[in-house]
Amino acid sequence: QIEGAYLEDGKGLSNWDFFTHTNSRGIDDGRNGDVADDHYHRYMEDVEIIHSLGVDSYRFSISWARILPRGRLGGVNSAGIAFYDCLIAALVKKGIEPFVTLHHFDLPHEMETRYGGWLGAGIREEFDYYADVCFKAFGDRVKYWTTFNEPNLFTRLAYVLGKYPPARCSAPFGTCESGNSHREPYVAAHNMLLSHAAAVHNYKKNYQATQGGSIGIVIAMKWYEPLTNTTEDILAARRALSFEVDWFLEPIFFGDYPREMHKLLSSNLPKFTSEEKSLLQKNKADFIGINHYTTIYVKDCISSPCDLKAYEAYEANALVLATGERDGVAIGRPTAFDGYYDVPEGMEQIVKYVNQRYKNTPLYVTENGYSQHSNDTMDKLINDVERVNYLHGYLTCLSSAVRKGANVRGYFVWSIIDNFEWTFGFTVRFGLYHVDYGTQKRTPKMSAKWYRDFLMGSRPTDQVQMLRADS
Ligand SMILES: O=C(/C=C/c1ccc(O)cc1)O[C@@H]1O[C@H](CO)[C@@H](O)[C@H](O)[C@H]1O
Repeated sequence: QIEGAYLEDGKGLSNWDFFTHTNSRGIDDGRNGDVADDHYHRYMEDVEIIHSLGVDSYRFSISWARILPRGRLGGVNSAGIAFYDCLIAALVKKGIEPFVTLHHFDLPHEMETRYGGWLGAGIREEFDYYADVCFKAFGDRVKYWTTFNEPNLFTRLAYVLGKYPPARCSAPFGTCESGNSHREPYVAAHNMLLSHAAAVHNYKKNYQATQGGSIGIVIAMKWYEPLTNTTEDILAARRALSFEVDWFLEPIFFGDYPREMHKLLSSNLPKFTSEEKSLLQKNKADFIGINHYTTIYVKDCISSPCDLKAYEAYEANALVLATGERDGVAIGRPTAFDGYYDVPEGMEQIVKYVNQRYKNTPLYVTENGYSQHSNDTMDKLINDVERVNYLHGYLTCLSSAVRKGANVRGYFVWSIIDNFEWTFGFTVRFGLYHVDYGTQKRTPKMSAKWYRDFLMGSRPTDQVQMLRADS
């Protein structure tokens, strides 16, 4: 999303490079990540920006294709290792803890052609190998690892809706050349879960004692409010959470998929062998990362049928329909991202849910942030009062969960600088810093200044009240 340098210094083609180059209609502005924020060449400036905010930790991902351009059989690209070595050194020198993701939606394109991507069991060994190369190369300095970013969202967009590479889906969820939206997302997820377990097992067995770090996983989590107070909708809201969150976390912590998923998906849901179940349970994640942006209403589709083509059918296999409105009134202030609203209370709810269900496992809010439309005026983009209000609200609700005992260890804003937003291309902006893609100039927005003051311990509440009064 930020690096660019897509074929430089021996990097291999990633699934996203291939997808954006062969299917630019799949990206809102037809653009790609070839250059993005040119972070590959400007990382020193970006580390300076990160440092100036006063944060003590920075979350980023490693590009698998930069480390292993063709996977395990092609060998390690030493220039790729060198890039992350330099980035990590620059962070450590400033006292900033690197918090590293191994898979953030991208993998060497060759994994798609060789194994059918995440649909083929052969990819597990590839991921295990890639993770091992990273632990070995960076583990002396990296103490926080996450295997996967949002595997739940990734598998849905790639294999239910066909919007992310390898763009597979079936009716009524979308029109793709091939795929099966009822089965493939669960096969891909199964391989991701077993890849996660293999990497965690390796880390705990061979690295944790000497390197002293921890390893976890990051899940995309909305909060779901029942549309009406009927029992059906209340159960639907729970089911939506189960299909989104517990789909990954129950296997990781308890060794199998949630009961509701077995019931509704029956033979479409793969089965773990008893060895796999025990591998999962013996290698629980050390922490859970929560990416939380929004709350939405859900309506039950078992007792009364829904038009499952509506609203992207993201939650469709759970037989629930998500909607942002009740009686024509939006659940919160809309953002530039369709279906994402400013509902700060959801932060407290989701953190409490995960904290209770996964027995006090350390939690990190690994993403939370606010999007603007790229084509707003520079003045509006820079004076991002709405983002300040959003962050203030969500942080307030997070602190409320912490005061009530939730085991939250950290928080990361999404994101430092505007960047390539996947299928939305550059049409939305999440950064605390504005990026001019013509000149690569980074300019702090009001939110960057607010966040720095907040971290430095000034009185953010008063400031926001002033901003609210102004706006
Ligand atoms: O949460 C999402 C993506 C949601 C979505 C996509 C496509 C749809 O059609 C609907 C939702 O990604 C996370 O949130 C961020 C801001 O989006 C991304 O920039 C991050 O890379 C990712 O971890």
